[in-house]
Amino acid sequence: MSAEAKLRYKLNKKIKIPVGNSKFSNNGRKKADSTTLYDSEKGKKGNLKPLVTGKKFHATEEGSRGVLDKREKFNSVNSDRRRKRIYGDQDAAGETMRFSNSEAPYRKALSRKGQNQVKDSSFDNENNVSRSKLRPRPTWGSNGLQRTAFGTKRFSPTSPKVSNKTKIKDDFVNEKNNSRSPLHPRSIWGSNGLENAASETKRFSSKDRRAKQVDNQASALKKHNKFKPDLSNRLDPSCESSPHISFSNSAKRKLRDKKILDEESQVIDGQPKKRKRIRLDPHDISNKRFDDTIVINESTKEKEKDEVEKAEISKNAQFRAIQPSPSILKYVEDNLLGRRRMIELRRAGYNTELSAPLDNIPSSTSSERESIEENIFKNKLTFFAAAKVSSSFPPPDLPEIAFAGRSNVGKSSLLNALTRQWGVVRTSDKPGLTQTINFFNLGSKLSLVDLPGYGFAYAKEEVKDAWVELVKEYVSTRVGLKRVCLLIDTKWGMKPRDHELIDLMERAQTKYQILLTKTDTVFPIDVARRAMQIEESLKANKSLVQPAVMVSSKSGAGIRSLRTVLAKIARVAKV
Ligand SMILES: Nc1nc2c(ncn2[C@@H]2O[C@H](COP(=O)(O)OP(=O)(O)OP(=O)(O)O)[C@@H](O)[C@H]2O)c(=O)[nH]1
Ligand SMILES: [Mg+2]
Repeated sequence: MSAEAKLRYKLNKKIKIPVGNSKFSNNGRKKADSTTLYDSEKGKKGNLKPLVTGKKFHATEEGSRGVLDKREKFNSVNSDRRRKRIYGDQDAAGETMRFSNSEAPYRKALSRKGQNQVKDSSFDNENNVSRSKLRPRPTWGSNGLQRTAFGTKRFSPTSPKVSNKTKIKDDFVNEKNNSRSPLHPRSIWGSNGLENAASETKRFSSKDRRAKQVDNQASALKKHNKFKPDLSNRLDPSCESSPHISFSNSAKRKLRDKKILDEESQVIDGQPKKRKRIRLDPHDISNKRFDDTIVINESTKEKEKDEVEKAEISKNAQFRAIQPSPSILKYVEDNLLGRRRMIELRRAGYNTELSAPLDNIPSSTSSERESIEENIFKNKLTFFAAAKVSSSFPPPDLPEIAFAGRSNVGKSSLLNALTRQWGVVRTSDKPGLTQTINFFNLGSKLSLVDLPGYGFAYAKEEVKDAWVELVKEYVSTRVGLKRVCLLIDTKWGMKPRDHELIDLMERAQTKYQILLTKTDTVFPIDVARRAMQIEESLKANKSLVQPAVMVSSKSGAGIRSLRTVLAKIARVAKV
């Protein structure tokens, strides 16, 4: 074995040619072939013509025949369909020479690209190739969807049968001219740019190619400018330099400028119209639109709303500015009034699991006097009478203490809390439950009266008005009424209806006392503020009994103090 053969053998061993993988096989093949080219042509690279003669190759390269034969099999007539793809610069040339012209069999192993290349090169090199042996060749674009005019023309069923060489050649020339158009760059050589370049070198010399390209471009431009000048301009950037296109653009621009000029001149000539000024008589209301009045009404409403809101804000601000006296603050703290945490109550020794825990204090802890007063409220609370009208009021046998106030303020709940008899007086979170004056006897010495609420309630307006009238009548005329407990929600304070009732009681000289309820819903400081605020606002009232009592039926805060106050009334009171 010669040194060359050895080297070739080694190279072939090192360069593994994977069967079926076109990429790698091509690379390997290129390397192997390049060595043979150098050998046969003694260092002349790139001269393809002598190399494509397969006979010469075989004759000179006897030592390497085995290896080369293997490759020949692989490249040319391998039955394996996976090895279709071949490279044009080597295979096409090699095959045309090896399978001489008319004897060339139908080569399945070649891809369409390869076939095209072979055919094209054969046309270029040898014009006497018999086309009848070659497979009909539809030319496809790189995406496989576009069919060139050439393919369609040749193989359309309507077209005459193409058999003679001259016709084919003409077609081919046409195809070249058409497919070389700059608008439709020809891509039948494959998507790989290298392949393209290689095949181009085979087909034309570079000078010829450029010249042809220029010719084709010019012809294509002429055609397209003739029929579709705008389209060509858009598609091909190279056409921008074309005088035809530039002219059309400039013409367009001129037209546009002319239009603008015309419009301007029209305005100047015709003097732009002045707007007519319509002077309106401010006192004339004949043309006044209804919309204006609506707008005015809306704006006034909005203003009123704003004022109300401002007043509310200022009320809140005023409330926050109240500085409660230290005595009130101390009272609030001592009785654990206001919103408190459960842990705080538990630490103070109250059982938070009971209702009104602050009122559940062992009797022994309270003073003797307080225990006596509280005994009154240990009596059984019994429902005595209900009155919708004043004529239904029961006879005043016992001193009475009435509980008045807005709906849902907690009147009925307070009665239950005072007597610790939950459920005797019906309560509800729905305002307007108590609709009659309900009389309860607490033992044989005192009577407690639950009044219907006023203000917002789920009832008809007439009914609510009737309640108010009944309450007013009761507080102003009832004999034996020793005190009216006017309940005010600590959170919301006094409302106009409360003031109405106060005025009435003032006139009737009925004694009344303010009870702040639901103190557990606000902060302790606010409880003190509310008490201060109300005392200040009512300090001139003669029938008012000071101080305001702060209670919570829920937590039981202030309930014992209230009992003491009310028991005093019962003790001294005589009908
Ligand atoms: N947090 C809290 N809620 C209370 C307190 N007192 C009463 N309530 C609740 O307030 C709601 C109304 O209570 P009621 O006693 O029915 O009020 P009312 O004033 O009798 O209402 P009318 O009968 O409609 O006039 C109920 O859901 C009570 O549970 C209180 O001190 N604290
Ligand atoms: Mg009630």
